[in-house]
Amino acid sequence: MSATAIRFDEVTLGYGRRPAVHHLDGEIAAGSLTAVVGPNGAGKSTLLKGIVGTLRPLEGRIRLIGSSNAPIAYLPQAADIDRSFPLSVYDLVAMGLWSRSGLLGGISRKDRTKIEEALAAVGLIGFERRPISTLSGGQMQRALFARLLLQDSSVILLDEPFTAIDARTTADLLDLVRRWHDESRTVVAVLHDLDMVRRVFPQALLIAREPVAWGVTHEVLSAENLLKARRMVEAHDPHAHECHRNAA
Ligand SMILES: Nc1ncnc2c1ncn2[C@@H]1O[C@H](COP(=O)(O)OP(=O)(O)OP(=O)(O)O)[C@@H](O)[C@H]1O
Repeated sequence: MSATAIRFDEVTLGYGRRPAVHHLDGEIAAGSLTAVVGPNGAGKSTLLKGIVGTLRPLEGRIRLIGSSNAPIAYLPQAADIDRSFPLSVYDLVAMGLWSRSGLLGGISRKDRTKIEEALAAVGLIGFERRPISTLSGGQMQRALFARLLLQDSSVILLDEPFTAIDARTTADLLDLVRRWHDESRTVVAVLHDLDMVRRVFPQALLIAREPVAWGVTHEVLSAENLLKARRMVEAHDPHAHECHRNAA
């Protein structure tokens, strides 16, 4: 049996008093590669925010087990990233190191080598001085993946990392996801491309404001489960403050 990286104990996550995800009870194994899938509004991004700690559970507990080497590496949805901030590609990528060692002390020669290696790994050599505001969507995603590489975290969360990204860039960045998996890191990615999930991600969590199915991908993504998830989200009352299961 594999060790646990993230444990959910009857977790409810939400905004104000409104639950967005509830009845989440289970675990993500250390070193696993898990896709989180579900219709729009199912609570996928909310779940990642709960794991990373920017959203505290309304109920229950999320425990990170054994991830001692560095804080969680988290890639938010592209829409949540402010690209108008006056920052060069180099500085954006270098921030991946700061999350481990802080700003104090500056960047050492060893750090510079690591930054160059990360830029090379994502194909951004020559872009170092470019302001991030001038990058295309795919180039920006490459820079953000380089930052994740430098974070060197045992847990990596990706929120829709390939949305609006072309096939070539997606293939390059998927190689990095596979590399993290080969290095036994725990990777959790929110995805909409179910073909990609079936091809690359051995584990899947299908949610529709609560887990619908969780486990081996080809079993989770059955036509029956996908239909159930869609109906559950469609039937949801967005103004509900109560959990129907608890209220019954
Ligand atoms: N900051 C917020 N304040 C209030 N409600 C929010 C907030 N963020 C998300 N929600 C609501 O929580 C629910 C789940 O949203 P979430 O973004 O987690 O869904 P999702 O599955 O990631 O959707 P999508 O596939 O569209 O990105 C939605 O009803 C959404 O409107």
